[in-house]
Amino acid sequence: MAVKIGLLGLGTVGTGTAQILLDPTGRNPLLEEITISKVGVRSPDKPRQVELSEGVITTDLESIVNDPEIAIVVELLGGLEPARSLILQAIANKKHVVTANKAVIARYGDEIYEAANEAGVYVLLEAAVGGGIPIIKPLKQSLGANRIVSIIGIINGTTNYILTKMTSDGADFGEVLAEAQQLGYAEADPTADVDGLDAADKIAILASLGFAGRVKREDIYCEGIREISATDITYAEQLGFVIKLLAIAQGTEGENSQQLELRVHPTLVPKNHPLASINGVYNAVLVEGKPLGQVMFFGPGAGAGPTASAVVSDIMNIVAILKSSGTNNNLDPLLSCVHQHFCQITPIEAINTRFYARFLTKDLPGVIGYLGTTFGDHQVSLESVVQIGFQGELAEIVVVTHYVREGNFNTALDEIRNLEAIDSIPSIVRVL
Ligand SMILES: NC(=O)C1=CN([C@@H]2O[C@H](COP(=O)(O)OP(=O)(O)OC[C@H]3O[C@@H](n4cnc5c(N)ncnc54)[C@H](OP(=O)(O)O)[C@@H]3O)[C@@H](O)[C@H]2O)C=CC1
Ligand SMILES: N[C@@H](CC=O)C(=O)O
Ligand code: NA
Repeated sequence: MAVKIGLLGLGTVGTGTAQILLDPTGRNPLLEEITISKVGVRSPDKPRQVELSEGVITTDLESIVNDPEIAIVVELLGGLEPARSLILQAIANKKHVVTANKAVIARYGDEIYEAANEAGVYVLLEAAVGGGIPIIKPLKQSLGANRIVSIIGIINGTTNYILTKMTSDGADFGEVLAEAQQLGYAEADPTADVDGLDAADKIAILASLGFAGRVKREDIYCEGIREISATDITYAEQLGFVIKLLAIAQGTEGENSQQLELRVHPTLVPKNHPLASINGVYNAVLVEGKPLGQVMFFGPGAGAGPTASAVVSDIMNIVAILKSSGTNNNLDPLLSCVHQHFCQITPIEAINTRFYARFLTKDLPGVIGYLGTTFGDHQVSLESVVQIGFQGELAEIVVVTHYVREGNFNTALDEIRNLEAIDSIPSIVRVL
């Protein structure tokens, strides 16, 4: 007998998902055993790119999560509400859930998974991170034997698309953002992409899987790409780097193993680093584990088809379980999600990183010396100092530091800002 599913949402990802489910030829035969029973939308009269039988589309989303015939609810609405409440209602009705909604899971994952485990249902979310790249299931299953050391990712397609176009074509930020929206990569409110919030939601999910603990979303340090200028992209390139929005989860060894660095920010990535060549809407996640070493997951991180590929793979996982184990309510521990503790997040001032900083200074003798002395007074050692050129009357000086404690670097900068010779510090970017 066919397994009936209900879709919440028929936008970019919902449409891609319906297209796969309605065209199973040449794909896994399990797809032929899935029927789209109902589809919930906001505007029923909007033209759609899929043909669904009369009566399938509804604006009554509650009727989907309460329908006794529907076994799997696929949440592709986006946003926090009504998505969260509908997911919880579906779980209360003992329906399995597939979602692409990282915003909801990063904030309410705890509540949702507790309810799901109690109800004996799965909540799968492969599409929520890295779009079409399989990363959630590998972290839960294939890499489970490892102690994870770090997870470093380019996990927002929109910002990677923007930074790539700004780097390769000297394109204007606003223009490229509009293109990313048109292509279906951006969130309904693209602020979530541009300000790094979407990447922070995603790294919260990856960290909680990789480091087996709950993560409080508000503890994640987050900086977006609005301040990245063409000037910095050019200087970075001259110094041997590209600028990428990285999401970083870094563990601590030994007794403090629950202590994590968790942050999202634009980063100068050395050109020979594996993440430096990830361009356009592509995402990549570099996972380091022990004893595995490094493994990198790469692929299209957003867009209808790739994201729907991940959604449908989750639906198929559940359908396969339903077909093979019938009504047995024991959850597969490698596919469900249970956490015992909260990860402790290191405050950003306490992390060690390298920095790139650009200064505009008055063209006075000894300025570079002042910079060096002030940094030195705060244990900030410099890897390179370059006077790059002039902007009008002002000299432009760029420094790259060795690894420093972020708090020390900021204290040094506070002092430098007060030096008479310093006009301004237009950019400060961390370096990988
Ligand atoms: N786009 C992408 O590349 C990716 C998206 N995701 C995630 O997938 C989810 C869906 O994204 P996407 O498809 O881009 O979003 P869209 O904005 O394209 O689609 C949202 C869909 O949900 C419906 N909807 C939204 N709110 C309501 C509501 N309150 N009541 C009824 N219907 C509602 C809309 O109805 P209507 O059509 O009538 O307007 C629309 O069909 C999000 O969580 C997003 O973060 C994850 C990975 C990649
Ligand atoms: N807006 C997101 C979509 C996928 O998660 C992105 O740009 O990566
Ligand atoms: Na994925």
